[in-house]
Amino acid sequence: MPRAIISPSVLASDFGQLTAECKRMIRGGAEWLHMGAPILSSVSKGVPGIFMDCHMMVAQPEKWVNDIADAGGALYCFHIEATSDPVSIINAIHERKMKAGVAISPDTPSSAISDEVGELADMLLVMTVYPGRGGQNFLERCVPKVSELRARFPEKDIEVDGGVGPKNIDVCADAGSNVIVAGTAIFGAPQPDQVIATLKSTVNAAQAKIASNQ
Ligand SMILES: O=C(CO)[C@@H](O)[C@H](O)COP(=O)(O)O
Repeated sequence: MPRAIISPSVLASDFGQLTAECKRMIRGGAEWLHMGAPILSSVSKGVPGIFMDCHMMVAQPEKWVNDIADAGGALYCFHIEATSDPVSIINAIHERKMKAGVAISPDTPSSAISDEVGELADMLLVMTVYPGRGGQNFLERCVPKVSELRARFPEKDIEVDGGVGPKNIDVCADAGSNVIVAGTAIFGAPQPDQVIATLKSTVNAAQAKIASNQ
């Protein structure tokens, strides 16, 4: 049964503005940090051992695999819409000893992830906002794609990303998502640790319920 993983989202442009409290939280509470490529090497020095989930919202994702691996990335997530050969990219990511994530944008059906790609990937990402910036509104219409992918890939990590927080974590968790990316909901909260704890406990409870029904 997949466990709850909370991944605070830090875009390349935002890291410098994080408060000391948020940086402490990252060092203390977060397991994964979801971020833009340019800040990877500085973060890996400042937060030793953090698992860096790199969501690559780029064209030609095959071009950046080595750069991200060299900078300390642990998971390289690319968009299925950005390539005609996802299998080769996944193989290249694995050759650099990173986990491979495959993302679908709001207008892309879950069927765009073939059985072959879904089995090869380590994580599947269902975007619940359009890629580009933090702080957008959650698109609940994307949630059924989480259920569809969870039914096809019961053991995979399935991530949601965009506008996720305590107000909508239930629908994401009940659909089967176990990796939660949250930027505004965490960094905008007076007590980020509490938000992380809420997200994690909700997902763990939902995962236990899903496992008992299998
Ligand atoms: O990749 C993206 C947006 O392009 C997301 O990671 C957002 O940055 C998440 O931020 P919130 O929507 O949780 O504020």
